[in-house]
Amino acid sequence: MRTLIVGAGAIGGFFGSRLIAAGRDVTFLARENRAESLRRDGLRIAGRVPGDGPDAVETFAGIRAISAGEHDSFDLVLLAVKSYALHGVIDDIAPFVGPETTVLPLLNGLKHIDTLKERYGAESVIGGLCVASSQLTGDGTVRLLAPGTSMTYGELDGSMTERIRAVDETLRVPDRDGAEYKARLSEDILADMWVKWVFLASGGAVTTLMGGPVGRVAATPTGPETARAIVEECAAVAAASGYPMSERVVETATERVTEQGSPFTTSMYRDLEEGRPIEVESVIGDLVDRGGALGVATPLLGACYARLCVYASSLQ
Ligand SMILES: NC(=O)C1=CN([C@@H]2O[C@H](COP(=O)(O)OP(=O)(O)OC[C@H]3O[C@@H](n4cnc5c(N)ncnc54)[C@H](OP(=O)(O)O)[C@@H]3O)[C@@H](O)[C@H]2O)C=CC1
Ligand SMILES: CC(C)(CO)C(=O)C(=O)O
Repeated sequence: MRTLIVGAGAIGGFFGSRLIAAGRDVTFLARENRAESLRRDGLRIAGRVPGDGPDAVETFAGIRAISAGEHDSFDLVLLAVKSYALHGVIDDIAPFVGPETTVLPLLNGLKHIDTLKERYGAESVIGGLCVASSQLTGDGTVRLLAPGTSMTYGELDGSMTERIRAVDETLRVPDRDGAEYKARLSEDILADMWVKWVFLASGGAVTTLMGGPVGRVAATPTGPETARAIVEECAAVAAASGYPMSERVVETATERVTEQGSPFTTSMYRDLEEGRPIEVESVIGDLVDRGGALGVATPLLGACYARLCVYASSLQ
């Protein structure tokens, strides 16, 4: 299956490297500078195997990297850009999306699904999500910050089509060293994406609103109760949208955002800390909007949204 990975950053670079290691046919769509450095210096991944020293870097040479304006055909287009970059990339990928091409986005949130369906037709788009804690560093290396990576995908209507099985075969890579990402074919990917969104938005809101990793928030007198209330707001919006969270999901999310001593942060927190643009609209704003439309009160998410909008406007 010819696969185009759009965005060779923390997620595209990491999952792309695993597909290349498994011998899959992978090309990256990247902007000119990144494409050139991938072709010249290869794709570098650090920190994948727990226990390897911080300087252990795996380099993949012979990377195929193209830029917008080129022409080629692909069976699978794996989207791994930030949500705020989607509008810039959506037309760039048009030459690569034919009638038989499957588009699999790995972005956080859900807003992009409608955007992609509108542009490429509902039949081209499948659902997906990934779990990883990774970062693209200044020298172009993709660094995994914590173990435990996975990718989940499925048809939006849950059906087990021939193409989703082919996608699964491509993305299910052999685990040779016990540190490979876990691939899962979902029969209810929208529900899975909602679970991930509730989890991610809770972690994102707790850490960015209160300004520290979970453990530092949990050590304050009011941190844990605020974190619990944030999870409840996220879960209430999901439930009103037709995706009620199970007790177990709410408990797990709550434990994760109230754990004493935890270094847990999210990609949005790391972006904010380093002064980069953030996915405020797709991760927090969209939940606030949906809550507003459905009559669900989201005062803490609203406060977080305001705080993040102020940050975002300071970058302009
Ligand atoms: N990082 C993480 O730990 C996790 C991230 N996610 C989600 O995955 C998605 C991707 O995030 P992440 O990989 O972290 O983001 P990064 O910023 O690390 O990578 C995105 C890449 O997309 C590239 N890009 C942007 N615009 C274009 C364009 N027009 N053409 C080609 N390439 C482009 C950027 O290139 P350039 O360098 O040129 O700007 C960048 O290298 C997000 O929705 C995020 O929330 C999900 C789970 C964990
Ligand atoms: C869920 C989590 C925290 C790890 O995959 C994430 O998606 C992110 O940091 O963006």
